[in-house]
Amino acid sequence: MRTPLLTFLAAVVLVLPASGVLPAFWATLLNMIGISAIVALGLVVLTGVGGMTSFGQAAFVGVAAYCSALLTTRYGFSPWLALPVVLVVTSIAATLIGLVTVRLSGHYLPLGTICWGMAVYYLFGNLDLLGGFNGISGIPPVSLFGHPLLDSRQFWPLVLVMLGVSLYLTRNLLDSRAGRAIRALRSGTTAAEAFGIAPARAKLAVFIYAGFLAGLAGWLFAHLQRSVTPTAFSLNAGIEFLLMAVIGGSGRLWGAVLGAAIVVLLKNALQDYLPLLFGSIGSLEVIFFGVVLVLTLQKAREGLWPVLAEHIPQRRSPVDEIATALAMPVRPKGEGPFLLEAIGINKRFGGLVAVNDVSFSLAKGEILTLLGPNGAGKSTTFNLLTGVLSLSSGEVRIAGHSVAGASPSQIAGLGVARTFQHVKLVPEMSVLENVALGTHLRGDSGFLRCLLRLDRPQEAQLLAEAARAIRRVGLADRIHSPADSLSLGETRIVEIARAICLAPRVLLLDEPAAGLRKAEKNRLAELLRELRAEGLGILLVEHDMDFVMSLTDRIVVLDFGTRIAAGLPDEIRKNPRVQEAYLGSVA
Ligand SMILES: Nc1ncnc2c1ncn2[C@@H]1O[C@H](COP(=O)(O)OP(=O)(O)OP(=O)(O)O)[C@@H](O)[C@H]1O
Repeated sequence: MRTPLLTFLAAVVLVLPASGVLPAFWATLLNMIGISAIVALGLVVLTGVGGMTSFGQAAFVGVAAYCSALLTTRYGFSPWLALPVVLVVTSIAATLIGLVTVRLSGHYLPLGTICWGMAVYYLFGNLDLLGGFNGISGIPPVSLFGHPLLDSRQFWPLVLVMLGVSLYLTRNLLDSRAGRAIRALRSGTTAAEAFGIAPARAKLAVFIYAGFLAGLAGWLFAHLQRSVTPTAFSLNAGIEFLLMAVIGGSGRLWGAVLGAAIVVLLKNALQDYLPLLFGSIGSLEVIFFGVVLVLTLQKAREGLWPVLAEHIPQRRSPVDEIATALAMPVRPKGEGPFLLEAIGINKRFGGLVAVNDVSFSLAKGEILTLLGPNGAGKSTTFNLLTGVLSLSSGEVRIAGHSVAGASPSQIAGLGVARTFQHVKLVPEMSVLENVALGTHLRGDSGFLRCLLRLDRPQEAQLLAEAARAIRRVGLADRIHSPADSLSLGETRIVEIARAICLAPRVLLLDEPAAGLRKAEKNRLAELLRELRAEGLGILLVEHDMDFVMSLTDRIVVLDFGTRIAAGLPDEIRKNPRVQEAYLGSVA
C-alpha cells in the first residue's frame, strides 16, 4: 500500500509541474523549496547532527552562484561544465572558512558564522568583477538533452533530481561509521575521542559537506533565476536557511524539506498579506519568523518533523548476524610484563595537587582497583591515563610504550578503552549505535566511502560486532532502544559493551556498579571475570566494597591524591591507615 502511494505522489510531484498544468508561479515556489531544502539539508548535518550552528550558509550559496555566473557569462563555460568547478570552488571556500570556524565553540561559533556571512555579502556587493550591488545578469539556462530549461516548470525535474541525490547522500552519511562519529560530537568530544574519533577532522568534514550542498543549491539558483545579486545571499537569507532546519527538525533529513516548504510558503504569503494589514512597512515577515521560531523551540524543540514522524512506521534494518567477524586490531607489541604503568604521575590544578606522585602497574589478566574517598584523585588518574588530562609530571606507559603527549584517540588506538563516572552516551542514538561507536577504530570507511554507500560490508561487520557485545552484557532486548530510555544501571552496562567493542587490552571502568541492582552486579562481576580470563587488564574505580573485594586481585588506595597503601584485598582490609581514610569513613 505504502509503495504504490509513494510512487503515485512522486509521479504527481514530478510530472504535474513539468506538464504545464501547474501555474508557473507555483512551479517557481516549488523550485525555491527544493533549492532551499538542499541548503537546509547541509544545516541538518552541520547544526542538527554535528551541533555547529551556522548563520552563514547563504554565503556559500552565493559563492557558487557567482562562480557559475562568472564562468558562464564571461568565460564561455556551459552550465554543466561549470558545475564541477563550482562545487570544487565552494568546497575549497568551505575548507578555508571551516578551518577557522570549527575551532570556535560556544556562542563564538555562531558569531563567527555571522561575521563571515556578512563579510562575503559585502564582498559580492563591492567587487566590480561581480557587478557590485547590481550583480550579474544574462546567465545562460541549463540544457537537458539539447533542450534549454527556460521556464520554472521545465526546471523543476532538475531540482527534484538534485534534491533526491542530496537526500540519498546525506542519508548514507548519517547511517554509517562517519555519520556515527559526527552524531557523537553533539554530546561533547570526550567520549568520542576516547574511541578514536578525531573531533576537529569530523567537524571540518561536516562543514565542507554542508558547504558542498550549499554550492549545489547556488548553481541551481543561478541558472533558475538567470541573474544574481548580493541581496539573495545576505545574512537574512542565512537566518532563513537556519530557520528551515530548526522548524523542520534540525537533526532530521525530511525535516529539511518540511522546514523549507514551510518557510518559503509562509514568506510568500506574508509578503502578500502583511502589507495589506500594516501598509508597506518593509520586511515584517522577519518579525513573524522570529515568533514562529520561539514557538517552535517552546512547543516542539526538535522541530516539526519528529511530531509527524511519530505517525509514520519506522523501518529498521536488521543486524546482519552472519557478517564475518572483524579482524583483531594490529597494535605495537607489548614490551615488559605490564599492560599499563603509572610512574610517579602528578597532576596540579593551580595550587591543588589532585594526584601526587602516584605509581602502580597493571598486568595481563589482572583486576586492579583504585580505592579512595571522594576527591582522592581517582577520576583524575583515569583522565591522566587516557590522555584526557595532561600530566604535570611523571610517565604513563601502555604495553611498555611511553604515551607522553598522546591524545585520547592515540591512546585508544593502543588498546585502552574506558567508561565514565558520569555516563557519556549519545542520548538520541540507539543502544546499538552507541555501542557501535566502540568499533570506530576497527573500521576504516571514510567520509566519501560512506556517502557513496560503498561501506556496506564493513558497516555490517561493525554492527554485528556491536550486537555481539550487547548480547554479551545481557542487553539484547534493549538493542534498538534509544539511550535516553535506559535506567542508569543499563547505561553503565552499555558503556562497558561500547568499551569491549574496541577489543581492548586495558579496560578502565569508573564506578561500573553504581546504580546496578544485586543481580545486575553479579552478572557484571561474572563478565569482568570472563574478560580477565581472556587476558585483559582491568583497572577499576568502585565504591561498592563487596563488589570490589569479591573480584579484585590487588588494590591501590589513594587519599588526597597520594598513594597510602597497595596490596591484596585482605591486606588492604586490615590496613589501619586505609580504615581511617576510607573504610572507616564508609563503615
Ligand atoms: N578540572 C579540575 N580543575 C580543578 N580541580 C579539579 C579538576 N578535576 C578535579 N579536581 C579536583 O581534584 C581533586 C580530585 O578529584 P577527582 O574527581 O579525581 O576525585 P575522585 O577520587 O574521582 O572523587 P569521586 O569519587 O568523588 O569522583 C578534587 O579535589 C577535585 O575537586
